[in-house]
Amino acid sequence: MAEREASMPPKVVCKGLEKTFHLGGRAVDAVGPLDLTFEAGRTTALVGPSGCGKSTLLRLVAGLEKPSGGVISIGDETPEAVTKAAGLAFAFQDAALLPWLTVRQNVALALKLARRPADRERVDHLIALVGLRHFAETRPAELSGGMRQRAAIARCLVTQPGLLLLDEPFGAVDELTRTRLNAELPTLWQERGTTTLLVTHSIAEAATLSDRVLVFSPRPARITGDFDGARHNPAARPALIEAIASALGAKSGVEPVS
Ligand SMILES: Nc1ncnc2c1ncn2[C@@H]1O[C@H](COP(=O)(O)OP(=O)(O)OP(=O)(O)O)[C@@H](O)[C@H]1O
Repeated sequence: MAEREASMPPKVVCKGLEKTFHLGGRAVDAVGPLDLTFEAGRTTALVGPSGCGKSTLLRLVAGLEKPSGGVISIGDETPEAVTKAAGLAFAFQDAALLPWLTVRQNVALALKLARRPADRERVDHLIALVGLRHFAETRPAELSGGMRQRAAIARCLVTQPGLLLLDEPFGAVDELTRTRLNAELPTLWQERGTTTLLVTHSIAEAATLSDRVLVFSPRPARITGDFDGARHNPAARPALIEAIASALGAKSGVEPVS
């Protein structure tokens, strides 16, 4: 099998994107219509009230759901084609690791599935980065939920995907580790300027990790705020956090601090 190069970060364009679910004769409008461009190599945080359609938007971009209307292009390709070519990686809220493999084998498997050469050094570097150096030979059942989530993040990053979709990736991670990951992971996932879409319930995390913050309305997700992120500008964070909170409104349920 041919080995694939690590993919270049793509631009993601959504045009007239809509998603409606049908539940026992009832229509649930989850997303849109949305016209939205995610520039190549930038990290965009998506925040909004619970159930507003953020995960559905990520699943549409990953080709895991079909739009009810509109189109998504990733570079010049469809989400399905990019997923098939291992051009994107998706970290879900619930880390799904293969239970019969160790942490190291789970992370290494991602390289194999993406038809990339084995790279023990990179696998071990990522395992260490997420704080699992001493658990590389451990199987998922013997890890805590947060540790499993960290292993899944390492698995996601190992292939250096052009497009990274992160759905509450730090949800089950303890506060100390989360702070460390927040400090270190952006450097890693942006070492090649990955296009990153990050769903988070933490306004502070959104402001700190991203180049852009999009605030969504209650379902169906529409954009109610579009701000420059403050990843490179710590001085701008307090004002940005206030602006995001104000765009969300008081009853959003989104955490004001991480
Ligand atoms: N497969 C599905 N079938 C039917 N309805 C669905 C499906 N997936 C999502 N929904 C509905 O679509 C809406 C948006 O859900 P989604 O998970 O995208 O929201 P979210 O903003 O990610 O929420 P949270 O922040 O709580 O994770 C919700 O009303 C949800 O019940």
